[in-house]
Amino acid sequence: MFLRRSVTLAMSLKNYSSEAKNLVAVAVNNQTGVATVTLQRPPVNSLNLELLNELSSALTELEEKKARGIILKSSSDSVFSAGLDIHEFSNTEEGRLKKFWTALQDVWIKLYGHSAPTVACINGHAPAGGCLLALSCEYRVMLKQKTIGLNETKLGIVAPLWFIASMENVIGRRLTELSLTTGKMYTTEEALKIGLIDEIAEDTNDAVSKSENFLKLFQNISPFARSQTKKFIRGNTVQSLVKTREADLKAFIDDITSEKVQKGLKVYMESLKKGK
Ligand SMILES: CCCCCCCCCCC/C=C/C(=O)SCCNC(=O)CCNC(=O)[C@H](O)C(C)(C)COP(=O)(O)OP(=O)(O)OC[C@H]1O[C@@H](n2cnc3c(N)ncnc32)[C@H](O)[C@@H]1OP(=O)(O)O
Repeated sequence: MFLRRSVTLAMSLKNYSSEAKNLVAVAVNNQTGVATVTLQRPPVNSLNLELLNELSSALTELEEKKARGIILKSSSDSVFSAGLDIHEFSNTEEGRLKKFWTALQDVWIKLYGHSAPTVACINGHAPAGGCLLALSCEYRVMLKQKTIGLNETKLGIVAPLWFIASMENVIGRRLTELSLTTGKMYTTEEALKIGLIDEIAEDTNDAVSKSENFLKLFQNISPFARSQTKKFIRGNTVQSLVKTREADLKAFIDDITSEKVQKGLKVYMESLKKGK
């Protein structure tokens, strides 16, 4: 029985970041063991180093505590996540850039391969890194009238292979190629049509309830059998990054610090501001 009453475990009170802020809240329903992980970095939940570190620690803790399900959502119902914080790219101090990319790799490895069933409750726009988080989950419920996609080429950057694999494993190679090369952002309705998301929700409450319903499918399934099956299906994709982490980090640093990419990102950020 899924009860609405949820308890906030000690972990949600923990401050994982060095920025004295809680950028990720974790609430675990003590009846069902389902954890709701809420991204809360206004205005757009852009993923900076501190948020990624908090998310990474939360995922580890939920692995250790054997959560029965994870619902990943945003505290805002306008933006799920605007993707990677572009300010992290303009701070080209190599130490922080390395920590930032390593934290993103960690989050993806932990989320993509998590033992618990995972649902992205996409209660807002989800470009680029926001779409990556959603693709890393096993099921996607999205609010109507939002957008989602891997739009990296529009910023003049190249999505790494593991971003591409995450999408390819959901919608197939042909559509992934078209989507990424054009930097296509899909509306909720278009995303449903191509299988990029699984369900449309009217509002955040509806999205959470649909996410919970998906997790109910596993109530009578052995957690061991379920998670081993997931591991068999996802293991190769995860391992392909685990084995190449250093090279992937180097490619990121080389690419992002190049003069051409830096110029392009500056123009993109200005266009975002002008779009207001
Ligand atoms: C050879 C191979 C090697 C591989 C090498 C690797 C290369 C690197 C790969 C990197 C992969 C990158 C992944 C990413 O995630 S990049 C980020 C992409 N994100 C976007 O393009 C989203 C941009 N934002 C938006 O479209 C809108 O903001 C959004 C629809 C999300 C919300 O719109 P809304 O109108 O609600 O809000 P505003 O646009 O007014 O934004 C509010 C403020 O937030 C700032 N903002 C927005 N997005 C970001 C962001 N991603 N990072 C930082 N800041 C962001 C925006 O500028 C506004 O700020 P101000 O209020 O100060 O103006």
